[in-house]
Amino acid sequence: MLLCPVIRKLQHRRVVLASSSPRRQEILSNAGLRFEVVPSRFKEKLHKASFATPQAYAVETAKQKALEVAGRMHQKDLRAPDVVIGADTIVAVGGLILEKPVDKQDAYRMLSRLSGTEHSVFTGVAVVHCCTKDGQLDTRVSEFYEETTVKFSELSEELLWEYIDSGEPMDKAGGYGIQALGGMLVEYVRGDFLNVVGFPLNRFCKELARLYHAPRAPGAPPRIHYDSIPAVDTFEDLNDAEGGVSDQAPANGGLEAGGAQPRAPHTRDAPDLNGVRDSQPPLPAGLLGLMDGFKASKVLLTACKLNVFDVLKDRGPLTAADVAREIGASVDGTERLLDVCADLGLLQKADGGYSNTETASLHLVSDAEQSLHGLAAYLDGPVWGAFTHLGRAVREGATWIPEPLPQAPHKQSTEATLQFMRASHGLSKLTAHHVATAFDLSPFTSACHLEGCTGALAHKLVQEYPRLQVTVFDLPEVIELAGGFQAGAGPSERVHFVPGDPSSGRLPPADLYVLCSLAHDGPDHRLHGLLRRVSRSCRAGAGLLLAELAPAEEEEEAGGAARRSPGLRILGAGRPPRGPGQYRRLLQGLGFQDVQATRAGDLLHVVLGTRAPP
Ligand SMILES: Cc1cn([C@H]2C[C@H](O)[C@@H](COP(=O)(O)OP(=O)(O)OP(=O)(O)O)O2)c(=O)[nH]c1=O
Repeated sequence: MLLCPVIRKLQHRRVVLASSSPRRQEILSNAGLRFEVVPSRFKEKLHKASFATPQAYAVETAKQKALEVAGRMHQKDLRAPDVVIGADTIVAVGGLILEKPVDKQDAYRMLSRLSGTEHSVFTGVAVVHCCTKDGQLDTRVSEFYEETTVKFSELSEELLWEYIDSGEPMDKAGGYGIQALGGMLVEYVRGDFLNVVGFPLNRFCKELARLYHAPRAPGAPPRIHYDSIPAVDTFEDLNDAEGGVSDQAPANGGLEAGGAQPRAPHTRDAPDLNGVRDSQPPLPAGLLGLMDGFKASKVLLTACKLNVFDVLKDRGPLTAADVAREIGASVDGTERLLDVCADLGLLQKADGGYSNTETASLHLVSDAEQSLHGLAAYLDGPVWGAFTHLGRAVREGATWIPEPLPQAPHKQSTEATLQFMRASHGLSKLTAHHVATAFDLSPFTSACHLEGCTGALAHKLVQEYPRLQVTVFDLPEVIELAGGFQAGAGPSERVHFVPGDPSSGRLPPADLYVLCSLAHDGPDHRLHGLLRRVSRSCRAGAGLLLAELAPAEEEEEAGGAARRSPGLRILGAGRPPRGPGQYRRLLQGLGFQDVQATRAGDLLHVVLGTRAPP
């Protein structure tokens, strides 16, 4: 089921989540939705007895939360957001509605009521579409709820109080958090787990699909549909052409919201006049998106360069003026940059303050364990420069990125080599676990990572395989600088750094050769040269492990068209990614047998082959 395309339909709208719940924020941002957070001030005090069912109460509360935010934002800005999402989670047991406990005794009452029994968790959701007519707010509300059944074990007094004393129950409906310590109380769950945590993501996506893409009766005239979202028949059938150029017109000939398209959320499409609209070619939104996609990249790279994410690290929301002061930039310019970052889902904006999203904390803060800050600097530097002069490279037949950076050290300053190594280090740390565990490598006792750079993968390999010794083989200039990188949990006596030239000269002996240089995916002839050298130097029975960046699976299945990720399609050297069949043929042609290929971490192809006897 394709969830992402549905979420993407909200991409070019101003979406607000009317909730302070960190769980809801996390669920929706993990799903790729970009939104602002404006917690609702609606007091959850509706008269429960006046509702026919607990779920009706949850839905109405969700609706009131969302409407309060829409109204407040409209009043304040004289312009409401396009969509406001509200939600309310309750626990229902034996006709009782349990919300968040007011104190420990209340939590105790709730949890003892739930002990040993089955109960229902309902989350009501309201999606409020706003538009402004003559200065007045006009809203259309879609609402729904989801039910999940949860069964608790019998809870002893001791366990119950220990749990209450942990503090976890206090901000959660029913007094427990299934996603954390509360999970230990649960015997089974029937239904959507995320619904219990606060937001029924699957149902929400289905509702979005239904809202925006309700099927048209056969033969019926094209509908006047709400703003610019095209109709497709079912949720499952959604075929999102947004990120790329497709020769096929969208099923409805509709108008997709593209990156370069000005947002016009409050306009309704004009009705078809004598079928004229149907005969028009679709607007090339995917094409427009491709044309100006570089702007989003540059915003991200610039925010990294100005250390915006470092400034926001581990701090509460900061205003644009605070950030501007710390990065030494203008307040206006900083505010614009922060707003676009929020739009891109890199920052969260609430009540005029900005904070890092989880993705930014994990990958854009420079000293994060899985930081890609170095990669951003490398892309913003030499790679950006090379792509600026792409026309020249094409005319001259040169590779699209200056021929692998450290492989031409005589042309590189130490700083340039370090810049490349930082990029490579970040990518290696991010992917090392997936590469190391894609196949069982325990039969090997010695490995040599060619172009092993800072040793990040080597450290992961020795961590995974206690018998393995790994040689990191790279240019002397690289090996000399590798000591400055923190490659693993600690120095390992089973990782050895050996200087040399992987593309000429003798390779160190090993049972397993590893080739995984993700930061510079060189041209084919370079890879083929390295593979030939491995094939010539290794003994029969030795292994070869190869890892490369790959497009997302669904794109590959669609014939390798890689519609949504041009960056991955035109890897470093400007060639389309290889599929598993191509790896097999390539390695078999070089004397390897038993070639297996697998995907790892959604981003890599990992291939393992064995050297056949000559
Ligand atoms: C049952 C359960 C609830 N919850 C949470 C989800 C909701 O955040 C909270 C229920 O209270 P809600 O009133 O639904 O949400 P909230 O007050 O946290 O946020 P807002 O006012 O902005 O809507 O309980 C869990 O995190 N885990 C669980 O297992």
